[in-house]
Amino acid sequence: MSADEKFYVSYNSVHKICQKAAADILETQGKPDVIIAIGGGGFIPARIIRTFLKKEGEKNIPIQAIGLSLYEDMGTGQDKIGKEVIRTQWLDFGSLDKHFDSLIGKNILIVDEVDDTRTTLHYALSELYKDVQSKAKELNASSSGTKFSVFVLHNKKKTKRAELSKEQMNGGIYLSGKDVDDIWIAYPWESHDIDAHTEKAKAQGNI
Ligand SMILES: O=P(O)(O)OC[C@H]1O[C@H](OP(=O)(O)OP(=O)(O)O)[C@H](O)[C@@H]1O
Repeated sequence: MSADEKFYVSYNSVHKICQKAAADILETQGKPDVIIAIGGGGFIPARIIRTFLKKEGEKNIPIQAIGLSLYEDMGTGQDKIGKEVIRTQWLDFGSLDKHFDSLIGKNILIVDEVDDTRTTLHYALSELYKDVQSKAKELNASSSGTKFSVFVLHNKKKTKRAELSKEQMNGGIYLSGKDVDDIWIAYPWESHDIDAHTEKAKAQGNI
């Protein structure tokens, strides 16, 4: 693949990556109590992986959406781009079952489509962890059983701007469907011509 070529991802390959990841998660972590999707890119993989995490006859795993956007100030130079995370939406347990009013003690799966500089995942994990700590303090409860796993479709092999704290993950795993070079990933949901897109993905073996 030439340096200026994009890495085309098909819906089919997304589905298969989620299927395989779900099997790994079930085997090593057990069934998550809640999936936290980082929008917008995490929504589709979160919904697909839920299909494979649920066994027949079981209740659906709730998906919570959080909105995180990398602040891109194009005017201030390349080194500033994507450094700041803006929180546009956060957890809302709303009318979920009354026992589900926090993440304390839960087996949590955070899902996004891509781990690029890791800034977003680091922000999500550390803020969710802080939420658990402060809620546990408020309720005088123990947060020790809370664990966070992370699943992304693709991880870019590059120097990361942040790391995920093992202490915060508390035994949870980091799982990437595929580690790819630091190139532009073209996801199917961004495509204006899905047939041409899928053909390109197939030609690259991403089916
Ligand atoms: O590893 P990082 O360098 O933090 O980058 C990864 C993040 O960047 C993209 O989000 P974006 O802010 O573009 O929003 P979107 O998901 O709505 O497209 C992507 O969806 C990840 O959340």
